[in-house]
Order: sequence, then C-alpha cells, then structure tokens
Amino acid sequence: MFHIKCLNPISEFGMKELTEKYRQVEDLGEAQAVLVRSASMHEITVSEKLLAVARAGAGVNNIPLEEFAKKGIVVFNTPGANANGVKELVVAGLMLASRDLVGGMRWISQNRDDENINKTMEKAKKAFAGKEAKGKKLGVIGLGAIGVLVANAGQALGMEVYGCDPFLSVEHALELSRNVSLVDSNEDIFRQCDYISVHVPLLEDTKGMINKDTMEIMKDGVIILNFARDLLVNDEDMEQALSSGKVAKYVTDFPNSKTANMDGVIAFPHLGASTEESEDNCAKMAVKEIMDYLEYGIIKNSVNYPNCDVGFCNSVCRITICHLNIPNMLSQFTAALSECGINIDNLVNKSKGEFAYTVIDTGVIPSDSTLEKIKKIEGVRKVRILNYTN
Ligand SMILES: NC(=O)C1=CN([C@@H]2O[C@H](COP(=O)(O)OP(=O)(O)OC[C@H]3O[C@@H](n4cnc5c(N)ncnc54)[C@H](O)[C@@H]3O)[C@@H](O)[C@H]2O)C=CC1
Ligand SMILES: O=C(O)C(=O)COP(=O)(O)O
Repeated sequence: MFHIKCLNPISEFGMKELTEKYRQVEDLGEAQAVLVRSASMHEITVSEKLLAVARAGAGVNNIPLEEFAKKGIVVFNTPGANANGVKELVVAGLMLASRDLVGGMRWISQNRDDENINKTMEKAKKAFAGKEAKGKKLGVIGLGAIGVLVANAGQALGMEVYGCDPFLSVEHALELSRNVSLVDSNEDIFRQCDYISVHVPLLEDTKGMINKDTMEIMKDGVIILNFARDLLVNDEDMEQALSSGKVAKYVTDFPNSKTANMDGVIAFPHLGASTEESEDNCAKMAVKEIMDYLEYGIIKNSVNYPNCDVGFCNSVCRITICHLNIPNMLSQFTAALSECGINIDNLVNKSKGEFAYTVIDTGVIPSDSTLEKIKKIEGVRKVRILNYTN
C-alpha cells in the first residue's frame, strides 16, 4: 500500500486513476508521495519515507529541489499540461490592457439605475476607447510550453511577433509558427515591442529581469504581461515606470500587496491554470508520474533527477538507487550484488548535473544485509527494492 499526501486540492479526474494500492493520508510523515500545486514546501520537514513529489503544474519554485535531491526525493512537474489555460488568460490580459473593458463595465454598473443608460452610454463611451492589437509588436520572452502558444496566438491576432529563448527546445521550435521572428537577446524585445509577455521560470538569473534598466530601453507606453512569477519584476521600478508613463499597463497573474495597489496594474489572483481542463490534465499527468515511479521506478518529467524511462520489469526484482553523480558508483553496486551471487538481468544508469539514478533488475531479491551494504555506499541517497513476486 502506498500513502499519498495532497498539499493542495488535486482534481478528482487525476485522483481517480489511483488504484487500490494507494491511500490518501492526512499525515505528511506517513506519505511516500506528495501531490502539490502552489503550496510552499520550503518550510516543511519531510520524513525518510518520502520518495517523490509531483507538482501538478509547471513552476517548481515552491519546492526545495536540491535539498530534496540530496535526500533522494524525486520531484516531478507536468510540462505543458496547463499551458493552454495560461495562454487563454494572457490573451484576455492583452485585450484588457488594450481596450478599457474594466472601466466600461464599472461605468455600466455605476449607472445601471439610469433608465436612459442606452443613450447616455453613447456619450460616455469615449472615455473607454482603446487600441487594437493587430499590427502591434508582441515580444515573448521564454518560448516554452506557454510562450510558444502565446506567440502563435499573437500571430493569429495579426500581431508582429518576436520571441527569445536561449534554450529553445526542438520540440517547442517545431510548434512555433514560422511567422514568429526569433531574436538573439531579450534586449531586442525590450527595445522594439509594444507588448512584452514573460514566460520564463523564476530562477536566480531571471529574478528581477524586468527592472529599471530593462524598462528604460523599452518603448514609451509599453504593455508588460507577467503570467509567470511576481519576482521576475522589480516592483519599485515598475511603480516608477507606471507613474512616468513608460509602462502604460502592467498585467499580472501574480499581484502582491505592492502591485495590487498601483495605478495601471491589471491583476488576477493567479488564475492562469485554474481551468477545469488544466487542472484535470495536470492531475492526471502528476498521478501517472507518481504511480510509474513508485511501482516501477520509472522517472518521467523530473526536475531534479534524470529521466529514466526504463519500462516495466521482466525480472523478479528491481533495485532503484538515487545517488550522487560521482565516479565508481556502478562498480560498487555491481560488486555488492556479485558478492552475494546475484546476477544482473538489466542495468540502466542516468545522470543529470550532480545527481544520478541507477536501476538494476535481478532474478533474486537481495537480502537485507546486501541492501544495507548498498545504502552505506558513500553518495547513495535512497535505495528501494521493488518486489514483483506477489
Ligand atoms: N499563471 C499561472 O497559473 C502559471 C504560470 N506558470 C509560470 O510560467 C512559467 C513558464 O511555464 P512553461 O512555459 O510551462 O515552462 P517551460 O519550462 O515549458 O518554458 C520555460 C521556457 O523559458 C526558457 N527560459 C529560461 N530562462 C530564460 C531566459 N533567461 N530568457 C528567455 N527564456 C528563458 C526555457 O528555455 C523554457 O523554454 C513557469 O515556470 C511558471 O513560473 C506556469 C503555469 C501556470
Ligand atoms: O503551474 C504553475 O506554475 C502555476 O503557476 C499554476 O499554479 P496552480 O497550480 O494554479 O497553483
């Protein structure tokens, strides 16, 4: 029986995939796996039992990835599963920044008792006139799952679209409309675009990327859309840019106590992925990742361990080892097994940065003392025995 703890509500569409081998628990200390959305895990103490965390979503800045990797806890996310939900909200944000729909709707509600509203509005409406997106330049920073969809949507709206991503993957390049112009640096986007939409993860080198210096080179009256994370934007610099008119509107899905109080900000309460479809997609993918890992040691879409799509096990036993990516590990694992006469049917070893993962299929279940020997090898973080005899 595997124990699963949900730190946020996870769509039933995904949860119902869990078989009778799984039980949801209240106590995190009892869980082998955690399902989470945006709840912060930075301050949480986890137990030895925890093997995996699946983030039903894209951004993983709420999870201490390296600390968990050191403990042999594999962290997954669900790439692309909520991208369409975010793209649609970005398009809505772009429209709200271009046409004063919010001002117009507020006027209607303030004047709803006026019997002649159908006439008075024809005079009042000039206060809410806007601009069209067609023909304007849209710059997309980060051409991952969301950025590509936003760039293509901008193109479909008749915008001239520029995109920048120094690590653009082949998969995403193939999805990108060929009318989107790729530029070499974010600076090219800052200098020439009327709308700038940011879709990068929050990392040390992306933090504060929209700041005094980058806004200074932007066009006057630029519209900035941030559906990624609040800390990508320097709030004090944004306040300054909004009050000087350098930035006409700042549209964000990540307001805080400062930006929520600034004039010129259009803010949503982190709604990008809050659609039935995105929630279902993320939950289904996250649950599958957890089940594949707990039952077969398969790693797909991990953000702190290498992917290892090792397939199902045809042997009696599978040993999975999370360890540091240092020399001489494999020889120590195989020596520990050969010392007790265990033959290896299949062995896969993968690495990612400082961490590595080894899967060994054997025809015999190693004894507790062999298991202990492997656990004691320096650099080993977590060892599991998956027994397929029952
Ligand atoms: N508002 C919401 O509800 C949601 C927000 N997000 C946020 O959006 C971010 C992006 O999500 P996805 O597109 O699904 O992730 P993704 O991983 O598919 O794409 C991120 C892209 O950013 C690129 N990148 C990294 N550093 C860069 C830099 N300095 N300049 C330009 N590009 C850079 C990467 O190469 C990658 O292609 C997430 O990390 C998360 O913070 C994601 C989903 C929902
Ligand atoms: O996937 C992401 O990065 C998101 O920001 C979505 O967060 P949520 O699952 O809606 O709390």
